[in-house]
Amino acid sequence: MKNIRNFCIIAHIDHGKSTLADRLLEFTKTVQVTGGQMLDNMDLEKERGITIKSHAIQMEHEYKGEKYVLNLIDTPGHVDFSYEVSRSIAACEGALLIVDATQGVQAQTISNLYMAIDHDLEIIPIVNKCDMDSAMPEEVEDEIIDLLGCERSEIIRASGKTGLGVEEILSAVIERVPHPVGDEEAPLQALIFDSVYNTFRGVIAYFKIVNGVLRSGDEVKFFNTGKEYEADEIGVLKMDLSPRKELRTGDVGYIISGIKTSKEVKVGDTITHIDRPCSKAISGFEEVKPMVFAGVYPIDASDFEDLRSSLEKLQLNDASLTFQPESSLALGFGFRCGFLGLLHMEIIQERLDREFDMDVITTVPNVSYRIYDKQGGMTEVHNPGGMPEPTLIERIEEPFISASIITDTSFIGPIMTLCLGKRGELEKQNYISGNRVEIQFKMPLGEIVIDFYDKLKSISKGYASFDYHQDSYRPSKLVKLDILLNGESVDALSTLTHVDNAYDMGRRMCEKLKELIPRQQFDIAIQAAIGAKIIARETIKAVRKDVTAKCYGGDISRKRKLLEKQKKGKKRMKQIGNVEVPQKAFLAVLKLD
Ligand SMILES: Nc1nc2c(ncn2[C@@H]2O[C@H](COP(=O)(O)OP(=O)(O)OP(=O)(O)O)[C@@H](O)[C@H]2O)c(=O)[nH]1
Repeated sequence: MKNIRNFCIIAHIDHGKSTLADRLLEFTKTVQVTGGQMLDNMDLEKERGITIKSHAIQMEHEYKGEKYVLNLIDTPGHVDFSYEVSRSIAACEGALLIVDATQGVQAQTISNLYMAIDHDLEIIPIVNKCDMDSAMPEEVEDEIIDLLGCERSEIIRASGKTGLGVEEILSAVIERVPHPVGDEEAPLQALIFDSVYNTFRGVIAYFKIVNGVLRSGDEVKFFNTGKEYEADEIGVLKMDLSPRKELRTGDVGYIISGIKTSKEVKVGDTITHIDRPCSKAISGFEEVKPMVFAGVYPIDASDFEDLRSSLEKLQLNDASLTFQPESSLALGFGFRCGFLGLLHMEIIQERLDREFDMDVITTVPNVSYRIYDKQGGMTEVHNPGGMPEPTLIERIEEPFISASIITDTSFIGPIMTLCLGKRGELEKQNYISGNRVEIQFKMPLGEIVIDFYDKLKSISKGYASFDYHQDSYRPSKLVKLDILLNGESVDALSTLTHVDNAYDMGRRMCEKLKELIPRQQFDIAIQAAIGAKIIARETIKAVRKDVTAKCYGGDISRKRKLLEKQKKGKKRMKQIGNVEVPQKAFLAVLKLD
């Protein structure tokens, strides 16, 4: 135990966590240098440059004549995965806090830091990307000193690009991070901080042993799920899985025990022995619940079963995805999927497209609403279309978040306007340094899932970082806004909105849909309604569109090609009554100016 160090890296997105982690792995010869990044292995992760799934890796390092085992536990960098971050942090005794020398402290730097401080982790502050011309290490150090109350000498200047500071970081991990403590004689308690799905081996759960000893072949129980398994294989995580006979208190490792789906393994659960169980689970276990919902519909109705099996496959390795069949008058049969957040939703959409080649239409995302009826009963509704009659509703509650935005003082005005327009309530403002400020708001999550990030980015010219966590459910005056095309209500276009915004939103939805729905051979009336009351209207005038008009005369093959092309273009269209509606119209509400 004395020579083990368990640590993680916390950083705001793009501050260089993966790059610096690679340098550590290279320096300790855990991997051979190849130039690329090693920790992110899904294609998608590489493209996005975001570590989606946390991983762990063991390095060996000799320091002052002694050998040490350094377990680096990688944490996902996005708010959607903050529960996973919290469990990874709980498995560590120390954290490298990386701050980009060109950008300074950002929203996630702070939120992750607070999590690490809550778990009593030793923090090693690092100013990264010091090689860049625009680096301002002094200023960023000042910010870190203000934030942590540390000495300037404790901050390490580094560069994942040139390798500056890498050796110093490894020494600091050994010198400053305490070794794990625990009781080897006590009943086994191992904290599951992550799991991955492997097609051949089933689910591989990653854990840290808090107390006791685990041997290969032991009969084990997962405390919170109550499921029992045999530890078929245990081991440590090098670049590959490296089997061991025994793992002891303080060790970080993996277990393979014939588990077939990710749903069975809950991050935050405790592994213990069946014959000598621990008396209680490691604290902090939570079931992650989806926060954001959207309908996912096959464009071609006959793909419904394929879509189901694709979602089932995705769920094998992503237990946080949920889905339930639903039907829409407009879109036919599909699924209401639940996601941890917006990024998670995008990832699933992309994976459906790339890995399963599914052509789908997704509806506008929404949150889950709690509907209290007049008898005092409560139902959670995940789809505005599924809302009961207004007369049956006593009140509606919606989830609120605590949001933190860090920005340059010059953007405070527009950001305040944006947040207040999204029904935000200002909580407080903290100055981080001379011209940078953290603004905290309470806001309805339902307003964030609709175009908030994009707006924040554009008004701050990219110089605002945003982070949030769930706060509470609160009563809100929400109404269902329906959209009618030629008199037919299109359920997939219904949204829930605050009563004060409903008229404005109805008007803007009609205007936007007028832009997005192509002109057809007859007039199309677009109306917005609350209940039976029409509150806005636009008309798309008829046009007679003849794509072949451009082909003068005889060239038949050219003509055929054009018609083929037009047919393909239609694929992303849905026929609603007699109106053809393109996919982007279903997301119109996200694009309102
Ligand atoms: N010049 C310079 N660029 C760097 C350095 N470290 C990282 N980068 C670049 O910064 C970008 C982000 O680096 P990553 O290592 O992917 O950042 P990350 O923090 O892991 O990103 P997320 O996983 O998205 O949170 C990449 O384009 C890197 O090439 C550095 O020390 N110097």
